[in-house]
Amino acid sequence: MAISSVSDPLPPLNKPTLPPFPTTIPTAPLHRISLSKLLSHDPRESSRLFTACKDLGFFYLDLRSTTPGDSLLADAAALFDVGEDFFNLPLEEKMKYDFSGQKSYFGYKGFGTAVIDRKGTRDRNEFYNISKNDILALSPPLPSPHLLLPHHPLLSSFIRTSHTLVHLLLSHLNTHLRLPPSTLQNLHRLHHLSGDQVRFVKAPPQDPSDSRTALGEHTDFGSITILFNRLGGLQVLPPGENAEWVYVRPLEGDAIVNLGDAMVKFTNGLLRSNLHRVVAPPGGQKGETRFSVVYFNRPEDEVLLRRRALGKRVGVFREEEWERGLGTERVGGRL
Ligand SMILES: O=C(O)CCC(=O)C(=O)O
Ligand SMILES: [Fe+2]
Repeated sequence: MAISSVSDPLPPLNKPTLPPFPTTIPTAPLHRISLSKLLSHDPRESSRLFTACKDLGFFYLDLRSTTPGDSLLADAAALFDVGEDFFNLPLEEKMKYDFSGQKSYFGYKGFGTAVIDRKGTRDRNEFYNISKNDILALSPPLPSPHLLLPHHPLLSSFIRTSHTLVHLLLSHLNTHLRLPPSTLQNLHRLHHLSGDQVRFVKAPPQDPSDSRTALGEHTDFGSITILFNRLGGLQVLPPGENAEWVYVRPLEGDAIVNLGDAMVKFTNGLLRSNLHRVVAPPGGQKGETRFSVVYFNRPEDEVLLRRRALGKRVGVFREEEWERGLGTERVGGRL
C-alpha cells in the first residue's frame, strides 16, 4: 500500500508498466498552463489561463517543480492504489456505501447503475465519491470502509492541496473578470459546507464487440475539476459545427483541469464548461483497466444551484427527464 515514506523518490503518476498512449491518433490541443508561472503571477500565463477557460474550459496544468504541484502528484499517485484496493472489495461490501437511496451523491455507484443517454443505456464504470465535508470533519462522519480509514490523512492532504490550486485559479479568473477582490474564492471557502468530493473511477477493459461509452457525455456541474488520468479514454467535443470527439492524452506531471457549469452560470456564459465523455482507452491501452482520481470543487451549499446529479441513476431516471438532467451543453447554442 502506497503511502511513501519521506526518503522514497516521488512515485511516478504514470505506472511504467502501462502501455503508452498511441502517437498516431488525433488528440485535443489543450493549452498547457504552468502552475509555477501562475504561482509567480506571470501576467502572460494568467492571460493564457483566461483564454483556455473561455475557449474550451479544459487545459493541462503542469504541476512539476512546485511545492503544491509535487505534493498533489505524489498524493494522486498514492490514491490510485487506494482506489484500486477499494474497488477490489467484494460487491456486497461496496454496496453498503451506496447512499443514493438517501439522496446523497457521496459513496459508491455500482457498475451499470447509471444511464448514459436518453435511451437508458447503462454506463460501464464504478465510482466512489468521498466528501470533503466528511474528511475535514465539517459534517458528521459517513460510514466508510475500514480500508479507507488509514488513508484519511492522505485524502485530507489531497483535498487541501487541490483546494489551494482551485483558489489560485479562481483568483486569476477573478482578476480577469474584474470582480471585487476574492469574489469567486468567497463562494468556495475550504471550511464551509459544499459538495466538493474526491472521486475514484474504475472502468474494466472492454470486449472489442462492446463499443459502449464508459461514462456518457456530460458537463461537470460544479466549479473546477482536477483530474488525474494514466490511460487515455477521456474525450472532449471541441466547439464548432462539424467537431468530432477527440481523446485527451494524459501527460505525466500534469493534471487535466476543466470548468463546470457553476462557472458558466457565475459568468453568464463567458467561461466554458465543455462536453466530455469516457470511452475505451485507445490502441495498445485497450486491454487495461482504467482508473481515474478526481477532485470536484463545487460552490458552497449556501450558493443556490439546481441539483441534477442523481437524475441519471437507474430507478430515478425517466426518458422524459433526460433533458432536465443535462448541463449547460446548450448555452449559447454551441453543441
Ligand atoms: O475518468 C475520467 O477521465 C473522467 C471522469 C469524469 O469526467 C467525471 O467523473 O465527471
Ligand atoms: Fe466529468
